[in-house]
Amino acid sequence: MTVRITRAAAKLGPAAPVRAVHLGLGAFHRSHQAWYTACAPEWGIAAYTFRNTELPRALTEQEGAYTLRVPGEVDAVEAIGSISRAHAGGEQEQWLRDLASPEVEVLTLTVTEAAYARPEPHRDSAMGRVLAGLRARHRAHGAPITLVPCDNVPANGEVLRSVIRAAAAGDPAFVEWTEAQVGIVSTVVDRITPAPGTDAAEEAARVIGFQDAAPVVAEPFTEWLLSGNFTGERPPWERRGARFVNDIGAYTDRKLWFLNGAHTLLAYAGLAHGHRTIRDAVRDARLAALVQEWWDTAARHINVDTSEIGEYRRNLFMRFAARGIRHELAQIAGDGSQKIPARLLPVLRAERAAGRLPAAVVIGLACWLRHVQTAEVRDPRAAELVEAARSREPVRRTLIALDHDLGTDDDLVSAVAAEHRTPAPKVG
Ligand SMILES: NC(=O)c1ccc[n+]([C@@H]2O[C@H](COP(=O)([O-])OP(=O)(O)OC[C@H]3O[C@@H](n4cnc5c(N)ncnc54)[C@H](O)[C@@H]3O)[C@@H](O)[C@H]2O)c1
Ligand SMILES: O=P(O)(O)OC[C@@H](O)[C@@H](O)[C@H](O)[C@H](O)CO
Repeated sequence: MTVRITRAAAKLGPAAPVRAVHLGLGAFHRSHQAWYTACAPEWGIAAYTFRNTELPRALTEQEGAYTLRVPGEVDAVEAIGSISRAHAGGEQEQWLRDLASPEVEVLTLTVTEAAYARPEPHRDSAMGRVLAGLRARHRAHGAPITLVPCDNVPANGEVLRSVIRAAAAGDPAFVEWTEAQVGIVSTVVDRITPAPGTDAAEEAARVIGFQDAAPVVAEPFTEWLLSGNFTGERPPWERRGARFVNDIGAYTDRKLWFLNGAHTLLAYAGLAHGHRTIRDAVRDARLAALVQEWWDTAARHINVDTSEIGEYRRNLFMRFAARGIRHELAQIAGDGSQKIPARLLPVLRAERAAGRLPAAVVIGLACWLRHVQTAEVRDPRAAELVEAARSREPVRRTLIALDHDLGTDDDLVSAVAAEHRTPAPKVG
């Protein structure tokens, strides 16, 4: 019988004192920020889910320990011990205590794109919790802290700063403190980490030799770029390759347009062609051609050296096709209204300004529309989108819901409508 993973069983040291807090304990935090932090045994993380109670319970039983499996010719398996405590999001008193703790100097976030909105009064939200934590810290002593958003949101630090500014307005002392003592950096984060499948624990026991109720599987590639100033100390993430850069804009476009944009296209076009995973989709020559077409289009607008982009594209294609990473298209297809604007629309706008109608985006939008019309839509704006997509003017109204100017662009509306009438995307 396999043994349940614990710190002692995995030969990890004792849990480190908590000096970092994380909100959004999911698969990506475990494969990325917690992995980077594991290089510094003196930094422990208190990690909070948003609502999930099962995962923190499992991690608590395992003393925070879990395994990261990286498939390859031979699977690499690493036991990670940087999570010192795991909590359910509902543990509000503990959350406020942790954020008010002077020992805590860093708060990382992976809360999904949709969460970066100004909190509404009396409604629980990730931003509401961040604000409550910062207020508790300000009241307690006001020691500096740095926030590190790690979601696929362009200029995520600036977005977070503007949400905090707007929510803090009306309390001048708090505003002054957040401006002076709350550092916020922007990041580009990358490591393909699918949601663990239902067989993840069984697979972990077979490959890893431990019973692990919180295993995670991720690709070998990982990247973390950070830009901005920390107001206090931080874990030495550069030991594992994190890079601190002055200008993060071009890196953001490269990641969000080339990787995430292709993911979003593959999700909707791949589902339309009957595929289930990214690997299946890119092995279909028609969809591989769609990705290349999208990358040719995006390359016209990116401020990165052409040869560097060529290499990035080649590596990306291999990452998409890698064995052992089962990234479900249905997972990526969720929250389209939050993802398409960052991943496809900047390039579409630039193409429209140049008088062109980019075929890959037209196909992507038509497939997204079909998805909204026919699938079970997981999106914070699902009700509104489904109503528009099933109306008498589905293309125009759904595009208007996405972006008013695009929905009033008659040539674009006609092109998406023509594509939408075809039974499956005309690619390849
Ligand atoms: N998985 C990846 O490959 C990957 C790579 C780069 C960046 N990211 C970023 O990390 C985020 C999380 O990815 P994941 O794979 O860990 O997903 P996940 O589903 O495993 O975890 C998501 C976490 O966010 C919380 N959450 C969900 N909706 C929320 C909301 N509205 N408000 C606050 N919290 C919410 C969940 O409870 C959970 O703790 C993504 O949305 C993305 O922005 C993921
Ligand atoms: O995690 P999401 O839902 O924002 O997007 C789905 C994927 O495109 C994304 O997780 C990528 O795999 C990731 O961004 C790779 O670093």
